[in-house]
Amino acid sequence: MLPPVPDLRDYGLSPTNGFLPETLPLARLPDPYYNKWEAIVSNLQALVLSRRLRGIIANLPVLSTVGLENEAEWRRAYSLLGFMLHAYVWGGDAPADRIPESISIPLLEVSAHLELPPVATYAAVCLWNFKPLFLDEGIDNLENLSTLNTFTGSMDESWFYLVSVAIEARGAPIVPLMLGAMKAAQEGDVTSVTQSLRAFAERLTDLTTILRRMHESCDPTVFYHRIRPFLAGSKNMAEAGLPRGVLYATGTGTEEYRQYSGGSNAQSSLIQFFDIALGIEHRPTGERRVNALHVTAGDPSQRHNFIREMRNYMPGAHARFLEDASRASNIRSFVVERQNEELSLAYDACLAMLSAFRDQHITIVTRYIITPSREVRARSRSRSPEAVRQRNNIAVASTKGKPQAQKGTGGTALIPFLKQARDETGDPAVHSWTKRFMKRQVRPDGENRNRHPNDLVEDVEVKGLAGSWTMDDEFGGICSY
Ligand code: HEM
Repeated sequence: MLPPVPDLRDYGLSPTNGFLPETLPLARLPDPYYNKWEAIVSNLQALVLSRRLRGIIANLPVLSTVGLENEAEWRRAYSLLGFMLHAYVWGGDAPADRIPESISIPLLEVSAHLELPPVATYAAVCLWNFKPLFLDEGIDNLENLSTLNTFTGSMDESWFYLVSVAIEARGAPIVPLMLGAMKAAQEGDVTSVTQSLRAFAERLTDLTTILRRMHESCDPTVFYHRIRPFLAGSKNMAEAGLPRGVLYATGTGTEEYRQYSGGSNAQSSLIQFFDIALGIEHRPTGERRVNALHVTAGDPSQRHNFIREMRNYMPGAHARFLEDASRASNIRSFVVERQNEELSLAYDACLAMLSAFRDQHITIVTRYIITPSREVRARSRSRSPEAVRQRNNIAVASTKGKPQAQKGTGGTALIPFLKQARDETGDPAVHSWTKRFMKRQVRPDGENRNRHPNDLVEDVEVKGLAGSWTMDDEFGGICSY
């Protein structure tokens, strides 16, 4: 017998807002004791531009977390410290690898409380970093949203976060809906499961529509060169100037360098919940279902499961909810067992809609990361080798023929990784036609024929958001598609 379907309330999750907090994020910490943190973050851009940020943080007293009185305050503190941390590390000519006690000590305490790593995760920059313009209007409406904190003060950065907030808000009702469907499946209620799946599929199309709006106010060049560098973590960042990661000073003298991924939407619990509800499995990067044993044998680097690892970057309660929901997941087996046409159609429609969401996401990643990376590479090639060597900047960090050890995801190419996730979305389809349709390869005959042979072995590293990838999207990487 499957374990019971989890109850949202046991994980502090909201039936209306999903993984967004039930009560709106605090716009500031109420205790004036924390005014210095608030003042720094509300002036982050000016402090970075005037190069005063590092000095100010170095001289900031270590504030105690004792004054944080409730979860909303802990979350606000986490978000503030996350912004300060990343601005401190990346807001200079070269990255800083030693975090002063004024940030380290409270951040380590706050992160431990929230069961999150001490970095600016998706929770810090999206889930807990928004406000509605009007309280009587929905937070699933992009026109009614504004951010609390940004690194750059740009509309582009706000929009980048707010698209995610709107997706989380619009997608939130799917969580109780599908928990209800899991219960209905336990009771053998085909009609109810079918209705829930239909509603799920319809709402997924809304999410793709919101995602598609990214370009309206977030310019790819601004994103690539100005926003993304601040979100970077400390893992696999040797090329960008952090060979050992970062050291969180605590005054004990026993601190060691640590490496963490940066903030990424891959840390969204909502999208992982969709996969769980539909019984979609994401195999380790590069591993295909048909020849899984063959691919993984003898090469542990390929067994790295990036999507799974991102759960370590979700608030503890959210990650636990996903684990428990996985154990209770029963929709796919119910659909297969019942062999009911309407039910199967509704289930396959959900897979198709989620696959379309991932397709749209791939288009965005190509536009916001792959294309600007190529432009940077083309420019670097035309510069003198010395000029290229001296650039120690995450926006341009790329390697050619660097050791594999620098690649956090086992040398996986970014687009094949995302395509694998999309293809896995179609794998559980019940109807063979749906399966075939979602597996279709849009690769015109003869494409790639004119490639220079060197292109096949070129190994350019591109920093995604949380991950470190190779850029060659046609040939590189370990997964074929
Ligand atoms: C400019 C917009 C965006 C860019 C450039 C972008 C980029 C990326 C990159 C590079 C990855 C690979 C992992 C990493 O390195 O972090 C990724 C993964 C992912 N992103 Fe995005 N992303 C964007 C917007 C979004 C939005 C709005 C969502 C939805 C809330 C989203 C959901 C995901 C998910 C779920 C993954 C994991 C792979 C998967 O499950 O298919 N992304 N994204």
